[in-house]
Amino acid sequence: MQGIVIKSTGSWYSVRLENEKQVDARIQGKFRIKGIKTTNPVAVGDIVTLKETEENYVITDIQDRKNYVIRKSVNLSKRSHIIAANIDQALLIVTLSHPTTYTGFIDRFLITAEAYHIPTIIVFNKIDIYTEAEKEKLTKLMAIYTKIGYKCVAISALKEANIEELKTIMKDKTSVVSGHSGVGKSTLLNCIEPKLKLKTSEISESHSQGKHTTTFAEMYELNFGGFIIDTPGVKAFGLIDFDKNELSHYFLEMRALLNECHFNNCQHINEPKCAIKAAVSTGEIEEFRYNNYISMYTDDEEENYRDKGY
Ligand SMILES: Nc1nc2c(ncn2[C@@H]2O[C@H](COP(=O)(O)OP(=O)(O)OP(=O)(O)O)[C@@H](O)[C@H]2O)c(=O)[nH]1
Ligand SMILES: [Zn+2]
Repeated sequence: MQGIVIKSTGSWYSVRLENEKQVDARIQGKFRIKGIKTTNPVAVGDIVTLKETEENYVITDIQDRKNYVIRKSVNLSKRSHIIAANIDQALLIVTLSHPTTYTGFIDRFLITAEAYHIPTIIVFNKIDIYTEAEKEKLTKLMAIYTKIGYKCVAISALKEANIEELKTIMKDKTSVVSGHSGVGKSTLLNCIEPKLKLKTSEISESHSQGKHTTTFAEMYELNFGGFIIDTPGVKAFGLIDFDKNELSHYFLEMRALLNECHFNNCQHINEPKCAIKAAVSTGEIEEFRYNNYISMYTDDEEENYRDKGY
């Protein structure tokens, strides 16, 4: 029989069977993924084969993953933790106030998701409290990211504004929800699926670093179809085998121009006849996107992408 892993505690897994029944299972044998050392062989979102034994259910096989996101362990073991697998899309929740999400963070997230082949939808939350200036900024940012190719939605989770639009995007898909602490992820998920009753917290409450490190992702079924994966404490994904020279491929508006650079290994920094720099000077590519590119290019410590708190 087959099922989908909706929760893992490390030794036990909750699996939703095809008949929608939920069972606890353990694993038998060893599962390895080529190329990476992981601390967890089975992750939320994995499609698994199970067999029923006298006492319990046992996972005997894992289907090849369509994609997965990892978090690199900070200790010396260099092992990675698979946060979730088989994701259709990421919802990046951002706010232009209380707290401010900077484009440095947004772009790092988008580039990471591109590298994992996960489409991202940018969800601007808390529009109910934006000032006129912030509303202008919202319009500008939405236009820029839409032009690049990202779907953008402006909502208020608290006032339940534009939630239907978001539900349409989420319907029948498996979405992973990410964003800074305090942007309203729990509020949004509760508003979309009230039976979840996730704990929300005042943004003034400080979140000590490492507090969430042992929290595992969890998958919830949506009443209107689809799943969401909540990743408590994970602000962004870690990257594996990230080749700096390929960074500009993940900036979608740069990717389109790469063939026009004079040197085919152009890094778009100080090479002559660079199509990217030319596009920045004409305004075709936004300067802040280019600056974020340079900042990611020069910042080769992967940990910095993740925990700097952009
Ligand atoms: N004004 C306004 N406040 C909101 C909105 N959405 C969430 N909030 C508030 O923002 C604060 C943080 O919300 P949470 O839902 O706990 O944020 P979170 O992203 O889950 O935070 P972590 O659990 O720390 O990752 C709470 O006080 C919410 O009431 C919104 O649309 N408008
Ligand atoms: Zn170039």
